[in-house]
Amino acid sequence: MAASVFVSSRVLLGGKFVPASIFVSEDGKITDIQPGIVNSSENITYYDYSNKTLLPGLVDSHVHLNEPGRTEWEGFETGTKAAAAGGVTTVIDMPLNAIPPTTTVENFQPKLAAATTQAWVDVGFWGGVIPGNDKDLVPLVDNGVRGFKCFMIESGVDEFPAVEPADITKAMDVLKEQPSVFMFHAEMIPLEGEAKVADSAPPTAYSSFLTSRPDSYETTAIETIVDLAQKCHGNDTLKLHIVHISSSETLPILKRAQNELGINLTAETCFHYLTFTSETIPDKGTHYKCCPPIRTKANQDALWEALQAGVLQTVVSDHSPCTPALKDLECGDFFKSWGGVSGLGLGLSILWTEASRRGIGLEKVSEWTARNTAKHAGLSGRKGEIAIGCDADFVVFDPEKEFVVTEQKIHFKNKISPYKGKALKGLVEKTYLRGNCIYTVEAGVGDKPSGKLILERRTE
Ligand SMILES: NC(=O)NC(NC(N)=O)C(=O)[O-]
Ligand SMILES: [Zn+2]
Ligand SMILES: [Zn+2]
Repeated sequence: MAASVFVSSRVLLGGKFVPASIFVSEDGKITDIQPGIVNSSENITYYDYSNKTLLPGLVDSHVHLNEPGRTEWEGFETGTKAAAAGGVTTVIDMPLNAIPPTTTVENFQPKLAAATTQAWVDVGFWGGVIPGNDKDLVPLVDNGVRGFKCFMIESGVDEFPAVEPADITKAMDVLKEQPSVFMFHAEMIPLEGEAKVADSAPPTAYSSFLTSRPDSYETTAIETIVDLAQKCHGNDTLKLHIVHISSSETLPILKRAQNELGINLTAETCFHYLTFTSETIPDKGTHYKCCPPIRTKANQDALWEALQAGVLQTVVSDHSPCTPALKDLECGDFFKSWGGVSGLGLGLSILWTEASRRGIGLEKVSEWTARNTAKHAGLSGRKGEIAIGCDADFVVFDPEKEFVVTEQKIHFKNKISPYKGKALKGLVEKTYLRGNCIYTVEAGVGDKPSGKLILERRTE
């Protein structure tokens, strides 16, 4: 017996908007979906969103919540509240920037202890591959870690060192036997050596920073990964994923690996690469600094095309915040500033603003930020879709309403963001997690956390 029913003339079902009624059980699962709008009846709570758009809650599969250890940068409470306010009902936390990093089961425990009472949305976890922790990977999988990220260039924090090709090979051998995904921060210094930035190039100019992280860093890394994957015996069961693609020069390599070499390789890009361009980043604009960097307008257009063509499957925030001092906004030195863009919870409106300008439908936006990110995290059939058996995670969205990103609209801890002041189209009016309202635009987020930690061993 359903406890509630949500009705709307515009429900995203199977990739299309249709009028439908969604029945939800006491424990927050979708038990039935009927075409059209049913009438209210006495013994069932009736949520009437007849004139609204109902989307599945977003799954942001790349966020750095930084707790414990760097809780002044973010934290589970502020991070998951920001997610809830943006229609993001699941976040997957990155292994680095918290201290300790999620590279052993022992290290994982203090993170879980911190998360358990402070999850306003559901939270899953990625682990990390660092040199020498290959024996820790299976125990982490058994404890619910959904996949692993490694760096092929320095990560910015000492406790998460970069791997060498030999470490990657070892981890590939372990992870091909596991229900997991192996992810890469794909920037690598080519054999020719580091990119040269002229001594005369001012450190406060974005162009100086861009020169220091060229496209070739990304292509070198991905070519290396593809080469190692080809050499990995039995690689047909190994899932590989490139996080935060910024360079369009990577796209032919991805396409070839996916279509000709038969490598199971997926890739994501981020909201900021799809909405900002290097030509318009101001001097000292270190709030735009991230690695790999935001590139040109022509590069951005190619990323949009790659998403539509399915070469890139997901769009995430890569929310990687820090304290104001570390952004070095006053001096504006791009080489001293922390790398990372903050935007958790703003993604749906950001992406929809830009997609609608390009004539791309909201169905696609949802596919890239919910259905496909859920799949990437091994959560298909549970998250990322409005379908029978899934959690009743919904966004009530007004695609036409416009707003400006003020500090009140930013719910994460340090309100430094290149999105501040930006006019966006599409407003999250309400967020539901497992059938319960966790955010309304009028009242904000609730005062009690109702998120769960996702710790079941991944099955696919
Ligand atoms: N240490 C980080 O959080 N790095 C992150 N920073 C970015 N993207 O600038 C990332 O995901 O690589
Ligand atoms: Zn990274
Ligand atoms: Zn990241």
